[in-house]
Amino acid sequence: MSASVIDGKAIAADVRASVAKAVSQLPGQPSLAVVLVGEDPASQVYVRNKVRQTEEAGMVSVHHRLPETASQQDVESLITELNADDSVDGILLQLPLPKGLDADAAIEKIAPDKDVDGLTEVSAGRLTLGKPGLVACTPTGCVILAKRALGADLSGKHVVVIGRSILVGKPAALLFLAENCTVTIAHSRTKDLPAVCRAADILVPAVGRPGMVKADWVKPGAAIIDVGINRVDAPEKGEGKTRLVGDADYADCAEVAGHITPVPGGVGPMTIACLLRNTVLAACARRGWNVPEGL
Ligand SMILES: Nc1nc2c(c(=O)[nH]1)N[C@@H](CN(C=O)c1ccc(C(=O)N[C@@H](CCC(=O)O)C(=O)O)cc1)CN2
Repeated sequence: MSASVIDGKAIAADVRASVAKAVSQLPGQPSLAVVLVGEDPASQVYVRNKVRQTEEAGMVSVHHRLPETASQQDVESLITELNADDSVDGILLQLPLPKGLDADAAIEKIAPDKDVDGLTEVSAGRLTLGKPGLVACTPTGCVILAKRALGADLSGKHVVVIGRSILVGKPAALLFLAENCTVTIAHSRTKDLPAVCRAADILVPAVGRPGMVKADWVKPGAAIIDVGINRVDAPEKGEGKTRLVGDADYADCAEVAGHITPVPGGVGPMTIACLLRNTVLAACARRGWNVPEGL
């Protein structure tokens, strides 16, 4: 293996430490409201981690649970209440929502100044126009990881993002563009995807297809920021056991890449760290506080 491992767990811990330091310098405590609808087991783990890490950073965490049977109106009414609650700085609606609920419509109810997930049309529009605003957490984490691997100046690097989702692919492309990268968004209709990927200095697979990216898709020395978190069967660990893998075939790609994020322990932990950072930024903007240096 030749690639150096980009340690997302350690880098996320650094980001959380800088958030905690910033919080300790603020005149008040930012607060984050997390809304979980239903019983999705993975979402329950993510929300538990969000609540714990928010508190560990010195902020107030408010956790709202709605049952699997909640109606669209139940979800939207709760969001409206949280919008009106001046003590709440950030609102996060955990995704996916149970079947039958319209996530886009619910997200649109979130007040843009509390949209710490960066998913409302106002936040997406600000990002597209290059205006300051709250930016989706996973894409922000991807850029931080790329900078840690390659240095703060990414200008001129060719970034290929595979996937055009609203949560990751599109905002990641815009964020790398804002860093003066040359950006290609590849997707299911892209012709000769391996050749397109081989042009990348930074390859960002974000499609949810375990092990799709192979070594011969990778330019020697490139950085792979793997957004995929896929649970697959792991019979080698015992019957019925599973393990997490990325969208890149890690062992294969690590032979060719210069830098690679592991799964688990790569992009995933950055998502929550960046959420905490957004909560501080939202609190500062709403309450007229200066953003502490180093955030
Ligand atoms: N409202 C949102 N919903 C969802 C988002 C989001 O950004 N906003 N992203 C994902 C889930 N997610 C956070 O919500 C998330 C996913 C993964 C991780 C993480 O740290 N993963 C670990 C592995 C954890 C495990 O063992 O299962 C890793 O990759 O190392 C954190 C947050 C969808 N929903």
